[in-house]
Amino acid sequence: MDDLDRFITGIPKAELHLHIEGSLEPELMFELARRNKVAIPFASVEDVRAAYQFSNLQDFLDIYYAGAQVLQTKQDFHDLAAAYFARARADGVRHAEIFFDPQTHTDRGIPFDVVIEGLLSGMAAVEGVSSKLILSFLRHLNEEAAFATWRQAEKWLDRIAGVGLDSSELGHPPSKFARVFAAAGEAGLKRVAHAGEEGPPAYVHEALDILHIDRIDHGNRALEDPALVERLAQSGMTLTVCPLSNLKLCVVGDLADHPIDRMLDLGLNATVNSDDPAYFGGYVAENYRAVAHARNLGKAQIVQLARNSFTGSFLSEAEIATHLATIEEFARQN
Ligand SMILES: Nc1ncnc2[nH]cnc12
Ligand SMILES: [Zn+2]
Repeated sequence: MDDLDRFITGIPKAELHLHIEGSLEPELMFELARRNKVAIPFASVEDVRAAYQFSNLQDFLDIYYAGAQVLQTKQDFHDLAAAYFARARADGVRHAEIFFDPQTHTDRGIPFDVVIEGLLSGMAAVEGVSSKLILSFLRHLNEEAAFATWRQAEKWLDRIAGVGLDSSELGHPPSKFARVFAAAGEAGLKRVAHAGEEGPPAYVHEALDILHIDRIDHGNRALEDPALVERLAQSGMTLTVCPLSNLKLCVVGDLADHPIDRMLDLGLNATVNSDDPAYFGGYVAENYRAVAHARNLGKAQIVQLARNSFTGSFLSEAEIATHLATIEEFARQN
């Protein structure tokens, strides 16, 4: 590890864009398949990894939803979350706001309560990393299905920080979910949405104007619209950018062309995150490292990205100030 790599791993950081189902490593997938007697279409862990070649978001989603089938019991969700938090802690993550996709599980008969109870217990099992949960609606399903999920979530709202919107973006604009996002806003939850990953800048406008989001997930294609960039910069909107995901899903052709430093130069509150690390080849520190090497980032930019990860979080002002102070101290000593 060179000096910058050590700096990247050590700097205190938050992860704001992580699908817990996307942290299911092939080894755990096999263990759960065996434990639950679920058939999976792979002969070995190597076979699974070899299948992770995607040419777009849908390619990936098909395999991601198939992998999630092995998750059945509260213990499975506990193990999944505990494994992620242990791995994140080793990457210098001090706080993580993680997505879960309840519909991926309830649609195959796993009760909502089993999912959330298992995740909450796994999140609590690892010391040294605080966490929040974001319930993400699947946008390829309809509004009625999102409302059914919302009703199942209502008794858990004190344990859910926000709602999100993920899955197949093209053809499923944010406006499709205006009413369920309004209900979440009325209940006092934060709102985030994947927008501008594959979808056009118009979807980012809709997420802002119709869903009233507090944070934007990805947002890459906002760069095509200078007025939108200006608006995002002026309003201090945080973008949860995922470099290795962007590479694996062909949002960028090469990491050397990744726009992370352009985003910072444009005054955007960009952050670096792992999205679905088991599928895209790296946890959060690897995302920082890969894009830092590809774009020649220096320590000042790494510090800026780490600061943005806390200022863009849903922690309190006091908690954010404490984390920023630890970053300053780390930067002074390193
Ligand atoms: N990168 C991504 N975009 C949309 N939906 C997702 N679900 C898991 N990862 C996703
Ligand atoms: Zn995502």
